[in-house]
Amino acid sequence: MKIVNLGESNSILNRFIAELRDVNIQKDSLRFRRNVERIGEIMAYEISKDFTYSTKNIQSPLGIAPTSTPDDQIVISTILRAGLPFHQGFLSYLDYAENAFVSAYRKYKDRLNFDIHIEYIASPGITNKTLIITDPMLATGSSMELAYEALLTKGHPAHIHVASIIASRQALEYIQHKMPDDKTTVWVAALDEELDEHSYIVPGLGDAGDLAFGEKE
Ligand SMILES: O=P(O)(O)OC[C@H]1O[C@H](OP(=O)(O)OP(=O)(O)O)[C@H](O)[C@@H]1O
Ligand SMILES: O=c1cc[nH]c(=O)[nH]1
Ligand SMILES: [Mg+2]
Repeated sequence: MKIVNLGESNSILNRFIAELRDVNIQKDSLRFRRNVERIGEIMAYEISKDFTYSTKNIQSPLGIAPTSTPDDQIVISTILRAGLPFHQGFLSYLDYAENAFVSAYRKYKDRLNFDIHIEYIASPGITNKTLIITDPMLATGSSMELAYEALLTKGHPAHIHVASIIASRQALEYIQHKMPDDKTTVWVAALDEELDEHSYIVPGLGDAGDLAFGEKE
């Protein structure tokens, strides 16, 4: 499994991540969602460099321009609900992609222990397509694992890109054993070392779904 950490090199991406984390800025939910979306746009652009390209002759009003464009059949699949603005960012660049949505939430058994519940999936067939699974947070990696298993009921993709804004090292190690090694690339914008006792990423940013859409009961 290949892992690409886009935050390792200096770019404006790191400012957007800083704003997502910053307690004085992240409470502005409109800005929070837009920053998640902007990171989705940047990641879509970076991932597009891995697609398969062929040259097409494009007819302009004045002549023919040979242009190398992607041939992949792309499915952008997103884990609800924090993934929604991230999805929108991907879709604004990969506007010809098909789309899939999977729900995942933590159902608490007590204060610290929870199971992940998947209750909803809407997806096209994914066989031989390029599957991009987007979720801004990879904490334990369990939501990603179960969402991927749910998507496999829709076929077998040619390649899988896992796109996340902040991942814990534990989650990367976990999904390494759950996703096919030879056809998975994981893209992150930041890699954090720790999880707290509630399985939140430290330093992380807090609860991405709540920051984007408000607290839930
Ligand atoms: O790697 P994990 O330990 O599974 O945690 C990561 C999950 O947590 C967040 O969603 P959450 O469950 O908070 O749902 P929400 O998007 O509705 O807030 C996030 O968007 C991931 O789906
Ligand atoms: O750190 C975390 C872990 C799970 N979900 C989040 O939104 N943040
Ligand atoms: Mg949440």
